[in-house]
Amino acid sequence: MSVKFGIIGGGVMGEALLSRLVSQKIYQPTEIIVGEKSPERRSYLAHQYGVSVTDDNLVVTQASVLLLAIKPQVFTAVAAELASVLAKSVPLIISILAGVSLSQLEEAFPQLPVIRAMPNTPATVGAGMTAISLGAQAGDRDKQTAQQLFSAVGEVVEVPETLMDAVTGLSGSGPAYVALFVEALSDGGVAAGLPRAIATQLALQTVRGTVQLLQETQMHPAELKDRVTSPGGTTIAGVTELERAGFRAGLIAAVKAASQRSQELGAKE
Ligand SMILES: NC(=O)C1=CN([C@@H]2O[C@H](COP(=O)(O)OP(=O)(O)OC[C@H]3O[C@@H](n4cnc5c(N)ncnc54)[C@H](O)[C@@H]3O)[C@@H](O)[C@H]2O)C=CC1
Ligand SMILES: O=C(O)[C@@H]1CCC=N1
Repeated sequence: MSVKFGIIGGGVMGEALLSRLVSQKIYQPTEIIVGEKSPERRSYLAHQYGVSVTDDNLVVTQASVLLLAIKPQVFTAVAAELASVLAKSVPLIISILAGVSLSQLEEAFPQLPVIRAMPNTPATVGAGMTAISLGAQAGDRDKQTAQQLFSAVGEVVEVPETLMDAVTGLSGSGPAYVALFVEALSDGGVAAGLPRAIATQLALQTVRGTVQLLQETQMHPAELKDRVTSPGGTTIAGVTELERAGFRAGLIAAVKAASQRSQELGAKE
């Protein structure tokens, strides 16, 4: 069977996408090859998903879609390694590297269709959020390929490339903020006397239920907050503490800092 999907960098995000694409049968394991430097990761991925693995990234270029999932810090080295081989073929290159711009990708892979994408880890369970931006050589078929691929792991939105660093700061990094939030909610429950397992169950279902409510009713978050805060009640006491701690300002600053860091990572390359 021909190799259809190649991944360079089989780390956290490479695996998140790979696992879902295999479980959803978007690709058969035999249609996937992963270029990965770590022998432990190679053997884990081959064993866990039945995909082909190699330490030679050039072998991965036989795929018709090539996903770059290495760290931005090694982009220049990997691009230089691939450039001579890729110049002879016309695969679609999809980069999920934070900060690395379309112009950097197009400079590294002249004449090839490239797409810059920013997925996130909930892709593992089909609840990902991916933004894509198309390079100049990417046509409708390439866009369809990227949309089909990322739709299999969650929602997809196309954005102008100028917004990609902001996307990275919000939805790319966002799962970490939400995980911190859930952990802290659970800690609060424990501080108030709940057993850990119950506290975590309550925290998770409260986040899930609130998101579902907001999505299904399209209610503004401020309206929901108003509905929960009974006059002189418990919620306003809690909200007051969050405001005192700078909760909202902290989250806004976090998204801006992550977005800024995405810009820096691109500028370094
Ligand atoms: N972790 C996340 O939630 C997200 C990450 N990204 C992007 O995905 C990329 C990968 O991030 P992670 O998976 O978190 O990092 P990671 O460190 O888990 O994975 C990178 C993998 O690349 C391998 N590697 C290093 N040099 C290599 C080379 N020359 N050839 C082949 N493989 C090589 C490493 O052994 C490692 O397994 C980054 O560019 C990041 O910006 C994008 C969206 C979300
Ligand atoms: O932390 C990072 O740099 C990557 C990009 C978005 C999420 N994780």
